[in-house]
Amino acid sequence: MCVRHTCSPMLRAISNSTPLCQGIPGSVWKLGRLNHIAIAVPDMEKATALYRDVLGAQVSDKVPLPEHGVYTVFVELGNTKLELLHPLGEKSPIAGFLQKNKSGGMHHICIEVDDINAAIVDLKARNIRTLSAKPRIGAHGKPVMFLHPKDCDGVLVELEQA
Ligand SMILES: C[C@@H](C(=O)O)C(=O)SCCNC(=O)CCNC(=O)[C@H](O)C(C)(C)COP(=O)(O)OP(=O)(O)OC[C@H]1O[C@@H](n2cnc3c(N)ncnc32)[C@H](O)[C@@H]1OP(=O)(O)O
Ligand SMILES: [Co+2]
Repeated sequence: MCVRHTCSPMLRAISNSTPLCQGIPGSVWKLGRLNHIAIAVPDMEKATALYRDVLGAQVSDKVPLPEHGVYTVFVELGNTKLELLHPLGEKSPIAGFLQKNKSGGMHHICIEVDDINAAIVDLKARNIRTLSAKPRIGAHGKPVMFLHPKDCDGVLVELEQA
């Protein structure tokens, strides 16, 4: 929820019916819901068993995404999802992260946007680095774009077309 919506009871009431952020004045795109939080894991079977068998969550099958260099398992949480990630192939973008974080760790957050192409143009103009030349099709069959963690307070941010 947009922070500005919580500053008065009236705005809070509006935000209950309008969950999307209002956006930046004059800007043509808006930030939406948290789609997922991704966790890089060294052992996918063990991590899946933790969420399914120990914590009782509903989990998806393991899906290989060779174009992203990862295997994914999605954990349903009701209000959002966890995306468990394990490297696939020699050039996986999460290999370096797992080398530094041997037990695994939080890898990225994914926030929906209502117009990913407009968001990219705007963010590039604000010197926020994007990590591919153009959006790629992500785990949900929709265009996604990653923003450099050094330009986002140390957090790797994935934007997904809503
Ligand atoms: C399927 C799709 C979906 O959900 O739809 C997905 O999620 S695919 C999910 C997997 N795909 C991606 O992550 C694609 C975007 N990611 C990338 O392009 C890469 O992973 C980078 C973010 C550029 C990092 O690459 P790499 O680890 O090779 O670079 P590096 O070791 O030189 O890292 C550069 C600096 O960024 C930091 N760094 C690296 N990964 C980070 C992360 N996940 N969160 C926060 N900081 C991170 C490093 O510690 C280092 O900081 P210091 O210099 O201070 O030590
Ligand atoms: Co993701």
